[in-house]
Amino acid sequence: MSTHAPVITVDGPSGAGKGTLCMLLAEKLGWNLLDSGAIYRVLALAALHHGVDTESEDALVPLAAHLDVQFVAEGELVRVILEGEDVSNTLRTEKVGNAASKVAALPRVREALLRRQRAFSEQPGLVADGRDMGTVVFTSAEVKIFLDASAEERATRRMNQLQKKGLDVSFSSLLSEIQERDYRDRNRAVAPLRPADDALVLDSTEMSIEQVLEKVLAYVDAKLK
Ligand SMILES: Nc1ncnc2c1ncn2[C@@H]1O[C@H](COP(=O)(O)OP(=O)(O)O)[C@@H](O)[C@H]1O
Ligand SMILES: Nc1ccn([C@@H]2O[C@H](COP(=O)(O)OP(=O)(O)O)[C@@H](O)[C@H]2O)c(=O)n1
Repeated sequence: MSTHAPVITVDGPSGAGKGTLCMLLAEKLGWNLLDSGAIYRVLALAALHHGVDTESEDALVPLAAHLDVQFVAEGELVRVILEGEDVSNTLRTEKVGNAASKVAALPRVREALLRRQRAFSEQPGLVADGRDMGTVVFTSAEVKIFLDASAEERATRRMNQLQKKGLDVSFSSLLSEIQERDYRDRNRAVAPLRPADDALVLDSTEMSIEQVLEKVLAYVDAKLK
């Protein structure tokens, strides 16, 4: 049997900076990285490709159980390959994010994806990014972080991120999409978005990426000692 690998969980709403923080942490520590949101996004995309209704739990469960997806590290990037096709760019659109939060509200879909997520926990350690990493998937994680920021700040960050990619987006539609997704994620019956009781809650609204990383690294150091 493999020995227990330490886990750091980072949960929080869309645009709080989880992905950025997790990538930097994984790089700094030399640990594995799980982007659990990408798994829900891939499932939503597979449903859209196969004409499967994103509200039909019965149709989504077998799709989730047999999802043919690979995460391929390419320098700093992770390419996502679904059924042999590189879907890395399509995956990040707000349309897919919204569909992901619909499939993610279905209890048996979440159940079907649990083992796949837990399999990422390998030596020397794992940094896990998502909504329920600390509350459901890795409840005994050594370090739990809940990263938050105001909805306006998160929409601004997302707008800048999309504009850098050359995409034209409006602030008001991004803000309402983020608020709609937050509401669904926080109010679903199963694995709702909330801080674990033993999580460090960090509001990054007024913090730079460097300040967040510094604070979290100091916390991780103290916890892992
Ligand atoms: N503390 C911060 N201050 C300003 N911008 C940030 C901060 N953290 C992340 N960002 C930027 O915000 C955008 C969204 O961050 P991301 O890590 O993708 O968020 P999440 O994974 O929580 O959705 C990215 O362009 C990222 O560079
Ligand atoms: N552990 C997770 C990760 C994502 N999700 C769902 O998947 C959607 C997309 O997640 P994401 O992390 O890729 O989204 P962003 O924070 O990057 O916008 C979320 O809105 C959640 O509904 C989830 O339910 N549980």
